[in-house]
Amino acid sequence: MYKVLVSDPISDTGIQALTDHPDFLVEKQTNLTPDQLKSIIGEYDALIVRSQTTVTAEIIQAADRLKVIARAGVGVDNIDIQAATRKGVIVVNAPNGNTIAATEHTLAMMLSLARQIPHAYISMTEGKWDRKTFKGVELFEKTLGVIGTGRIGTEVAKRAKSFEMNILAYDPYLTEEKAQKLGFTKASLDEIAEQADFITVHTPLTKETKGLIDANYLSKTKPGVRIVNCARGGIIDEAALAEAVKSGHVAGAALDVFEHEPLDNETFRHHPNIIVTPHLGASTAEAQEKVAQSVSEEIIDIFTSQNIQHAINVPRMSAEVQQKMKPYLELGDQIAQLVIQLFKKAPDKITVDYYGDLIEEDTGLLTRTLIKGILSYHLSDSVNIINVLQLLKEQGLTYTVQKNASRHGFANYMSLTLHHGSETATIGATVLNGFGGRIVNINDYRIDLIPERYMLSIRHFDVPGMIGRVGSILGENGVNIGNMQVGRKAVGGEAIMMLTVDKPVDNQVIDKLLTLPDLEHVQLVEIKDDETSNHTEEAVH
Ligand SMILES: NC(=O)c1ccc[n+]([C@@H]2O[C@H](COP(=O)([O-])OP(=O)(O)OC[C@H]3O[C@@H](n4cnc5c(N)ncnc54)[C@H](O)[C@@H]3O)[C@@H](O)[C@H]2O)c1
Ligand SMILES: O=C(O)CC[C@@H](O)C(=O)O
Repeated sequence: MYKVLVSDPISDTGIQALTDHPDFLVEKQTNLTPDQLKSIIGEYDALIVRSQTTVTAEIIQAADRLKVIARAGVGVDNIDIQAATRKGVIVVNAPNGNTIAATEHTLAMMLSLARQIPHAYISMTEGKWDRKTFKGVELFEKTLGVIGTGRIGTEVAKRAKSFEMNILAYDPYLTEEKAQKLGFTKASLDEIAEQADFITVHTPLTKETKGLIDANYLSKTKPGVRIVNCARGGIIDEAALAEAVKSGHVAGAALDVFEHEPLDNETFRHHPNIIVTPHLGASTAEAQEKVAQSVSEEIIDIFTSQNIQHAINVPRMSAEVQQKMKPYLELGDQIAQLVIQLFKKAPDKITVDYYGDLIEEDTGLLTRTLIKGILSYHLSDSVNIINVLQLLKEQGLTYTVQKNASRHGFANYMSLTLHHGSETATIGATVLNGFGGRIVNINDYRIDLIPERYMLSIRHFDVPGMIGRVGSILGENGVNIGNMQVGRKAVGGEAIMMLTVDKPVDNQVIDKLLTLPDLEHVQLVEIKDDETSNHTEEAVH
């Protein structure tokens, strides 16, 4: 039974799939203090939050069972992602569920700002009939600067076009083609400052976007500009904005999000040209149901089928691509375990090469799987696909990935090389359509081996009778050989023999093999699945 803690208010209907699931026990405990959360988090396998709960490194450190932190919404700035990654905890969000809610809230804020609806309403509640104070402006034919054209920014701009606004859009990932297709003009931040009558921000809060609109930027904006922030507090410098509104340079601001929530800025609460809402962008019945449903389904998938859709700290892969990549992931794990055991040294560098069809695929998860197979040999269970790159860095290892246009003789081919100074070990492998994974190259010896749990790696000279003699010793000692492959570079020269065997081979049997003339080295290799750790026994002549 997996225990799930919900620490912020969330839609009951949305999480029904999780509450009804026999493998999950869902407990709701909202308004916990950080200390209270820290003291109970160790009991849970998953945590669901919205934006109120701050998931600090300290809380994550205490979360010994935790596998998933799920954010029922988009922004994950209330979660210490680095700490989660280090601890091997997957962070997922629900990126699509509240796009429309936040989009419509942004437009509502923009229209409210243009026509001063909140202030007009307040004056009516005070018994007034004031038709002079609240003369507004139109959106028609005005220029809207959209900073950040992801999901919400794009939807806002599309709707603003129906008001016949001109759209200037800035986003580092906005292409000319997308801008043209949507009828936006791609612009720089400075062009937006110079030309926009309204500016709306839709970026995440990151090191780059913190203070993106500061005193300097505001000084470049068009006098009378109106500014909307329904993304994240901190993207606009609040003190600079308050000054610019007070001076009249900025005609008005509409804010749903703040540097400190709940809002503690009195200027914003009471200024006649500023309207504020208490982080309501995602607060529609529909959005709350959708985000809760999305994280519930994601948690069920992660625990029951290892299928991850919206992870922040794991490479994203659709279910379809995951299915396609499954044989490569399995083979990748096997060759990584094999190469680290054959290499016997701690590598200082890892090289991964992909060839043929694999260069078209998203290989992020495959690369992590390969590196995980290598690191887990020394670091065991603490390594997983989430923290593997972080641990690699902490170990001082580097890795390079190359995608090569050639096919290397196969429809697809991956090669994994470990380096220690000038010494290397390389395994090459391919997935044969309909026949599964094959190891086809070990240190430039060509072979054709289906990896199995127990394998004997033998180095010998290419002399007549070697295969028979090895087979006899193993047979006499009750070791059944599944497959035997010999690889040589030149007749009579050094050769390798790879055998799959049905059970571990005793040291006495290995010693007997080592008595054979022209046989240099024997090593038992064990390829384990994820639940078990690695182990090797070897003997050298
Ligand atoms: N008010 C609310 O309740 C509410 C609801 C939902 C989302 N949000 C917030 O809205 C924001 C946008 O959400 P989304 O779903 O559209 O996210 P998204 O990831 O789809 O889009 C964000 C966009 O910002 C762009 N970006 C990143 N850095 C940038 C920079 N320096 N300059 C310009 N653009 C940059 C990215 O390229 C991306 O296209 C997020 O901060 C999210 O947390 C708020
Ligand atoms: O949970 C909420 O209500 C806010 C969500 C919103 O800020 C988000 O980033 O998705």
